[in-house]
Formats: sequence, C-alpha cells, structure tokens
Amino acid sequence: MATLLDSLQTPLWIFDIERVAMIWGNAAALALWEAEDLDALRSRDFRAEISGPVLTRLQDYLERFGRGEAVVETWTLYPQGRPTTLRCLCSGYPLENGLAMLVEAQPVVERDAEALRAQEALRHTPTLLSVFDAQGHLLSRNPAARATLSDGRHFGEYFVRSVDEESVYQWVLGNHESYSLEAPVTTRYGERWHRLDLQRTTDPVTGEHVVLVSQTDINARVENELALINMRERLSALLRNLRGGIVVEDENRRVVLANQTFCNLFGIDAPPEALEGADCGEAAEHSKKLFAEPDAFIEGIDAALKARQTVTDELEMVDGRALERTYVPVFHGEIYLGHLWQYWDITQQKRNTERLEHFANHDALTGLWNRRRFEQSLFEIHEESVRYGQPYSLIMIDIDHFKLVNDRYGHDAGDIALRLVAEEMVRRVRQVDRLARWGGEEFVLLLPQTSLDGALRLANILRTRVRNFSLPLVGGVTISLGVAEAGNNEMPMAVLKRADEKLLRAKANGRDRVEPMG
Ligand SMILES: Nc1nc2c(ncn2[C@@H]2O[C@H](COP(=O)(O)OP(=O)(O)OP(=O)(O)O)[C@@H](O)[C@H]2O)c(=O)[nH]1
Repeated sequence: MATLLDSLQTPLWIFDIERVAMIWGNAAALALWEAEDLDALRSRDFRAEISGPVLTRLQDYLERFGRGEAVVETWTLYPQGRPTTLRCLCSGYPLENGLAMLVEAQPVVERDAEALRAQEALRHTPTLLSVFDAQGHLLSRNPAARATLSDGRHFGEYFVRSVDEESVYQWVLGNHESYSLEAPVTTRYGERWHRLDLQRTTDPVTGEHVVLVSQTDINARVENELALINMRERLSALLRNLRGGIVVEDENRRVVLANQTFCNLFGIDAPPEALEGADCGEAAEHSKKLFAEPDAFIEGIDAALKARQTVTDELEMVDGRALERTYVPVFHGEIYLGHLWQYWDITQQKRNTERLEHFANHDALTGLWNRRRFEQSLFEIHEESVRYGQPYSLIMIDIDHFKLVNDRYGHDAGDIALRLVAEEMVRRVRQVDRLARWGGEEFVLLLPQTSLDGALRLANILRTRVRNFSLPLVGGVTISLGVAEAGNNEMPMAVLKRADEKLLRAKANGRDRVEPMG
C-alpha cells in the first residue's frame, strides 16, 4: 500500500494541526516539502513555516473535518526556490486521540495559477468591480462591490439621477469599447459620488458581450470641488455687488476679476468680464491720464507691489473726483497669489469733511476764522516766537457804536456792515496775518514777526481805511483798536488781555483811535 501511495504523482500528507507537526507524507510530498525521508519530515518544526492566521484557520477547520466536510485551500510552496501552487483538498484523518488533516495536493498548472492569483487580487482590491450582461443584469461582483453597493440587480438601479443612467444606455447602444463618467450612485452608505469606468468585454463562460464596471469613490474630491465652486461663486457675487471698485490680479498682474463699479470709476465701457486676463501694467499706463498726478498713480502701484503690504492712499482725478485706493496682497501661507485693488469714490465724503472742517473753524457771517481756530494759531505762533526769538503782536478791534447801526438800519444792514468791514480789513493785511472774529462786532488780528511799531502802523492804516470806507445804507463806521506786542515768555492769553485793555482805553479816550498812541 505504501509503495502504491509513493508511486502516486499527487503529494499526500497527514498533518497534526494540534501539534503543528507532520505525521506522514508520500514520496511526492517528501519531494515537495524537500525532506530526505519521513523522519526528517516528522521532526521538522512547522511553527516557523506556517503563519499564525493560517494556523488559526486550520484549527477552525478541525470542527468541519469532524462533521466529515472537506475544504479546498490554495497554497504556494517553494521547492528548490520555484513557486509551486497547489490546490489542496483537506479532510479529517482519525488519530487515536483526535483528528489530523489529510491533504491531497494537486499542483496547479501555471496558467491556472495566474488566474487564481488574479482572482485573489480581485477579491482584495478596494476598487468596486461588477459584471453586467448586455441587458444590464448583474452577473457578478467582487467583495468590495458587494460590501459597498446596494442590492440592486440591474445596472439602472445604481444611479441616483436618471440622466446618468440614460447616458450609459446611450453608450451601451452605441457599441463603444469603453466609457467613463462621474455620477452620484446609491450605496449602502447613502448617495456617494463615484467614478465609473465601463469596459465592454466577452464573458469567458458564455462568450456573450458583458460590461465590466469598475468604480471608485470620489465623494471627498467632488465635495471639495463643490465647496470651492460654491465659495468662488459667493465671493464673485460679493465682489460684483460691492459699492467700491474692485480688481483682483494674479501674481503676473493679469486681471482675475473686476466689478462694474471699477469699470464705471475708470470710464471703461466694456463689461467687467471682458477685463479678465488683461495685463494690468498696460491698463494702468493707459489709465494714468485720468489722474491729476499720473506719475504718482503709477508710482503708488509700483511701491505697493514691491512692499506687498496693505496700503491706502488718495488720488485726485483730472475731472475733480477723489479716489481712495487700497492695495491688499493675497497670500496662501507663504505663497503670494496676487493682490486686490479697491477703489472708492470719496469725492462727496471729502467735500462733506471739508465743509464740516470749515464750519468748525470759521465764522459763518464773515468767513473769518472763529475764536477756536484763532486761539489754536495763536499758540502755534507763540511756540514759534519762543523757539526762534521772533516778536509777534496782537490787535483787538471793535466797531464803534455798532448798537446804533443795528438800531437805526436794522440787524440785516448790521450784518452786511460787519461782513464788509471784515473784507476791507482782510484786503489790507498780509498773507501771514490772521484776522478772526472774536465775537459780536469785535475782531482780533495776529501779526507774526511783527513788533509794536509795525503793529501800531498797521492799526492806524486799518482805522483810516474803515473810516473812509463807504457802507451801503449805513454810510460809514469807525473802529477802535488796542495793540500789544508779546513780551518775553509772556503767555498768549496775557498778551490778548493787554490788547483788550488798550482797546477799552481807546474806547474811553473817544473811539476811532489806536491805543497806545503811536
Ligand atoms: N447785526 C449784527 N449785530 C451784532 C452782531 N453781533 C453783535 N452785534 C451787535 O453789536 C452791538 C454791540 O453793542 P455794544 O456792545 O453795546 O457796543 P457798541 O454799541 O458797539 O458800542 P461801543 O463798543 O462801546 O462803541 C449790539 O447791538 C449787538 O447786538 C451780529 O452778528 N450782527
């Protein structure tokens, strides 16, 4: 019997799974396991050769062997270093105190081995593979497809939207070799985006046309793309609707995006979309003539691009408009992606500010500085005078008997008289002199770099001019003037007080005069 078994080409062996030891093997098995004789095979340590998971699997088989079942396993051994794939029929072999495993091994010819390996690869690949017949009925699936896709038996049940199903049928009918699409499909985890590659091929079993579908999950990528598109759309809508003019440039100074307000501000007739891709350097050269200082417009751009820091400046246009320009560099981490220019028409805002500033500093009736602005200037001149050791003088001026003017000719005529007297005095003083309305019918004149003599001379000239000045309706008025030169380290308010005292004296001494007498 042993001779018969030894003459078989089929390797046979009995393996004690519990002890992880070989009990017996025929001659073909000894050759396969590269053992000289049976003793060598029996004394071999198989714990080093059989992996843990395989051993666990074999131990699980014991129960099945006990029920009389056989199991088919595919193993690859390496006698003389050559891979030899074996299809092994494993069954139970009774021992005195348990069960061993009888293995009948059938070497697999190389072509079959390849097919088996390919089958194994398909079993483990994460790509979902399905085979459909030409009518779209499911023929088979790999484990990944089975685990992921819903139980649908027909191709059409894969797709969430019928439009995709439609296009695939078009392909099936159109007799093309392959077709790819990205579409939302129904999976066990809900609706997911998949990339599907369809390949027309021949069924090795029936010889009929079949369709092999391999699919991969691209949900994360599609979601990112959708989020990006969504964000870009929202951003463009935001920029388009901004009240300011916006132009976004890439790192090569090509327009990425502009809005309508930008086109309006720069007098561009084309729609903002037409600017995309335009060279901003050239466009700026072309637009510089719109600005009161064309070179400053270009220099501002160059400086901002060089510094790559957010900066804001103001530009005056030849047509009188004022623009505020802000440069904002755009970075992704360390990488410079380009920049954004923002232009606001601030003409009205500037006018409002100027108007407010004027109201805050000027007297509404005469247009002269008011007391607040005058005092500010007085302190500045005082500082200068202390620093450079230069004199300055003050003249307090009051119209004589002005109450009578009002009483006789009315308040409106009084107003006109006040304004005209102020204008007449302004005409005579120097550019550097500061005439202000101190209040009521009283004025104050600040004369930088002027000593008492010069101030007295001017005071008399003013007195004469006003006295000789003809006023509508009223006829004429006279003024009284008190003059004081600032003393060393004398505070401005003290100088003012002295000038006021002189004015009171001029009034007391008969009006239409200057005190001190020159
Ligand atoms: N029309 C007009 N009158 C003003 C204004 N401010 C002050 N006055 C008037 O100026 C007059 C000043 O009167 P007073 O302070 O008595 O002095 P005066 O009549 O000029 O007499 P003397 O200064 O002593 O020469 C008052 O009648 C004020 O109502 C103004 O803005 N418009």
